Amino acid sequence: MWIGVVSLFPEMFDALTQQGVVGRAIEKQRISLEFWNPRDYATDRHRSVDDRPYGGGPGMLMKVDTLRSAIHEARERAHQATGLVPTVIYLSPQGRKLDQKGAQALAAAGPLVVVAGRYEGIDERVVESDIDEEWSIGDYVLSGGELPAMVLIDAAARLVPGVLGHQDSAVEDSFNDGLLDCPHYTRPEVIDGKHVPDVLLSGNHAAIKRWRLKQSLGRTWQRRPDLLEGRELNAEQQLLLNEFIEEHAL
Ligand SMILES: CN(C)c1ccccc1CNc1ccc(C(N)=O)cn1
Repeated sequence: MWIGVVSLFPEMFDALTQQGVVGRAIEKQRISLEFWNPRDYATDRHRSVDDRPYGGGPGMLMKVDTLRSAIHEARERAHQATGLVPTVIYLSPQGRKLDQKGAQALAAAGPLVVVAGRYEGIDERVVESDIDEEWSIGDYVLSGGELPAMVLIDAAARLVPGVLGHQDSAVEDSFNDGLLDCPHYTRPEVIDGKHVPDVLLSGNHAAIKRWRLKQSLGRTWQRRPDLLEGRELNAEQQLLLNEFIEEHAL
């Protein structure tokens, strides 16, 4: 997967590239991440990258010419590197809310150019002319688009085949097929008098699989009933959920 990043603070992305799943995927060349900094296109003495908003008001916007140059170069390189036209994404509170389905769509969308805004954002005409999709990681305001960009890149990169060690762990991931994750346990067998559920020590893999699905269904019902609204449960899932509800009826 090819990802270009347009950001004034490319060094922030070390958090993504220097370690962990995405870092290893870059090493293994499953993912390639390249950066363009609008400041490199500044021509004035002060190398300015921000500009004043028409209509006045507090704060600045990203300077149009340096930003557009960076986006165009990244777009160009994406096409050169992959032969495909990239999807240019902008992170902002006004964007489509990112969820696992969205991450799956992005992982399958071919090359991406991710634009991280700073200051109070970017000129609307640049959004209209240079941005294909606006995305938001949630309903809150951050001081820049870099952290949201890293969240989006990580969520999508994990889903690229071969990025995770054992591929099935991405499949088993919580929010997989729209359910919350089941509880997990590791050594020691007893913590503060609390034991690991017997089924997990039984070696009965069918029972373990069933228990985990039941727990996912039950926890989803308890914590995020909205996630169950939009989906049909098959007979087995409905049975497991009913069992869970009976066991947890107060
Ligand atoms: C400075 N701000 C508010 C701003 C304004 C417009 C665009 C980008 C930014 C950068 N900040 C962001 C970016 C994304 C998200 C999100 N929810 O995905 C939250 N904050």
